Amino acid sequence: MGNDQRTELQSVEAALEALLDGVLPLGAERISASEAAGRVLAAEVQALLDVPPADNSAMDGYALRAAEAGQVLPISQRIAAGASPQPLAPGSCARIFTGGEIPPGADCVVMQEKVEECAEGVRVPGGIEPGNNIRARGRDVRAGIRLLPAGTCLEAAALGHLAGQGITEVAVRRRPRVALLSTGDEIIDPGRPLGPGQIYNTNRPMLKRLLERFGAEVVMAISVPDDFEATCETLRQAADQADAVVSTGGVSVGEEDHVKHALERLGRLDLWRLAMRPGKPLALGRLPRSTRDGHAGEARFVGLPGNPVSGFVGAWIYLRPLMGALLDSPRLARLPGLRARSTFATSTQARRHYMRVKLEFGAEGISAHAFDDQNSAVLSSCVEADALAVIPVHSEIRQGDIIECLWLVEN
Ligand SMILES: Nc1nc2c(c(=O)[nH]1)N[C@H]1C(S)=C(S)[C@@H](COP(=O)(O)OP(=O)(O)OC[C@H]3O[C@@H](n4cnc5c(N)ncnc54)[C@H](O)[C@@H]3O)O[C@H]1N2
Ligand code: MOO
Repeated sequence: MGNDQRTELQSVEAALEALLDGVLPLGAERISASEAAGRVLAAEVQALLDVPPADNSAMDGYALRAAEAGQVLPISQRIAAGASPQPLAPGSCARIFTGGEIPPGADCVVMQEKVEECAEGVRVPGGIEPGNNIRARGRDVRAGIRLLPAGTCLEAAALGHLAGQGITEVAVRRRPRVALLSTGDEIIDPGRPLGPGQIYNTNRPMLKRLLERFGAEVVMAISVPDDFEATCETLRQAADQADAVVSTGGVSVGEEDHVKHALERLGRLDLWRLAMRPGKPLALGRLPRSTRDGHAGEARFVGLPGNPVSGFVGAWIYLRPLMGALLDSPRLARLPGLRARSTFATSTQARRHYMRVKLEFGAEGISAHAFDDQNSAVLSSCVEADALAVIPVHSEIRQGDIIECLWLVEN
């Protein structure tokens, strides 16, 4: 273990490259569009229909020929949304409601507030342009175009777009199956009273929620005793069920830290000890799987340190892109970056610091406020964080400097 401790720290980029190297997208499955919220499209969806399907009115008012504006026009028909209009009789207008189909012959709609009702019909002001208040057929979507690209996360607007085409079934990527292991004999689940030296498992619900928001399904969430053989056995079981095995704790240098050694015995340790804070002892590797389901016969392994903030940051930096690769979703693969003015001063040494910050969007631009206590055991710094400020190695940041931040958006 002495040699391990002298191992040079690896960069986050090298770690991400090793983690994502050779990861293949998971297979596709067809599911009902009504169940597809949060899922990722496995193939592009082509538009089948024009949306809207016909020219229609954007206002409650009167449809007419623009050239016939500036006079009193009798009302020759009434068109509610959903009705089929008749061709517009010359020298007349049609009463029309928002969403109503424009009658053949009409080329504009005048909103009702602009006309004056009279015994003969309505007095329409002059100066009306053709096209006014008409939503043209296909303005939103034209049949045959790519409606949504593969890799789209099906969130609210995309689900609406699918429904707008009458689509009831979609091909989505199978959800990545993740096994979540908690190490540490001192860690117990809420629901039991705390004994001496014990603490509650904060990492499990936190990581489960993050993984789910990154598109995964947590298929196993168990605690592993601080014992080498038991750790090996649990890792074996986990790898057989999952595309990714995520553990917390047990990756540092103490005698009770078995995860890294178990990984070395069963599979392959790609990287350990990273130039990042928090998360230095993070371990990345692969575990062989005894069962195959059409996917590569190995599960990726991410051993997060036990400190809750190290788990939180590690999830955003490693688990989100890993889920992105398994789901073939470019949007998940990379967190959006932004530049903000730092309201704090700090300095770094050999590790890049991912500081939890709160962003303030003001008239003068974006400010990043760091939480006071940035220790990796202080989870309160994450609760209201909406970005990670990325402070490069060996740097000195002064208040007012522009810093790079990663915006913590879930998908
Ligand atoms: N001699 C050294 N000691 C440590 C080093 C080092 O380089 N040399 N690195 C430190 C750093 S940095 C970190 S981070 C931690 C990581 O240690 P482990 O991953 O082995 O994690 P544990 O020791 O198991 O736990 C650390 C800490 O977190 C608490 N914990 C663990 N699991 C949970 C959980 N599910 N919910 C809540 N809290 C949890 C645990 O009780 C410990 O307090 O190592 C440093 N040590
Ligand atoms: O890497 Mo540890 O997470 O700095 O505390």
